[in-house]
Amino acid sequence: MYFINNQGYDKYTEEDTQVWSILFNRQMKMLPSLAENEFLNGIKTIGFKEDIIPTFEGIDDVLQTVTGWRIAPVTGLIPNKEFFELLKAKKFPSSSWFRKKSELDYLEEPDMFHDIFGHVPLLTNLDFCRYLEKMSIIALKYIDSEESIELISRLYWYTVEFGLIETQQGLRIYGAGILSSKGESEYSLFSEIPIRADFNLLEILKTPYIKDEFQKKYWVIKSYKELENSLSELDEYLAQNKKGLLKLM
Ligand SMILES: C[C@H](O)[C@H](O)[C@H]1CNc2nc(N)[nH]c(=O)c2N1
Ligand SMILES: N[C@@H](Cc1ccccc1)C(=O)O
Ligand SMILES: [Fe+2]
Repeated sequence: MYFINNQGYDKYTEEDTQVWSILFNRQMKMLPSLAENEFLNGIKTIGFKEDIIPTFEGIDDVLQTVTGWRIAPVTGLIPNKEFFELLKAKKFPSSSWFRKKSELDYLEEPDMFHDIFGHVPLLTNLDFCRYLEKMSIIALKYIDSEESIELISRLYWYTVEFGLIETQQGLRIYGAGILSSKGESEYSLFSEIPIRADFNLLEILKTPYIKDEFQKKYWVIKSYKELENSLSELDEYLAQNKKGLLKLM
């Protein structure tokens, strides 16, 4: 009941197109100096137009050739099991509806602007795609353990959604949940409020995520390879915890 068979392109209203255009232009003004280069390259590779809502087919055509990934149209947030099964099949779930003009700066749940503008560009990067695939393979191994899936979804949350990365040019954003939000893009790099810590897998596993406001803590990686390399430690940790009681809950 989460999957829809297509984007339903003819449902879009004038307001939807305006929301896409306003958000796209506003983010494209600020992100060249805030977002990590692979994200910016991905934006170019996909070839988004500022005044036209992208089609999932058009995005699939590009992704298929670059990394073999494609979009799975869904109605909204889906359960973890279905979510990780999609990732394992190189499919990224995306909603096809847009937030209202009254919610432009921040939305508590993922709309199409978040899923498509925030997530899709990095699906043109092979290291990042391998991380998603390998994480989902581990997730499916432990899919019957609520606790394990909760821990893996924290890793997903603090990297894919809200991750920062140290680059030659300085601290940059790669997390989709930040990139699709003007408010959080500025806050994540410039505010004194949040803690910014070096990526630490066990610390992340111990940190429940905040779903409905700006993050209090961001973890900083040095490369997407670092994410992929952390998965063996994740697998070991979950294997050990499968035996004993989880100390993290
Ligand atoms: C990985 C973690 O479970 C996370 O909350 C999942 C759950 N379901 C989802 N469902 C959709 N459509 N999009 C997402 O990003 C997620 N994230
Ligand atoms: N807060 C993001 C949307 C989002 C919600 C929940 C999880 C991840 C992302 C935005 O405003 O674009
Ligand atoms: Fe997301």
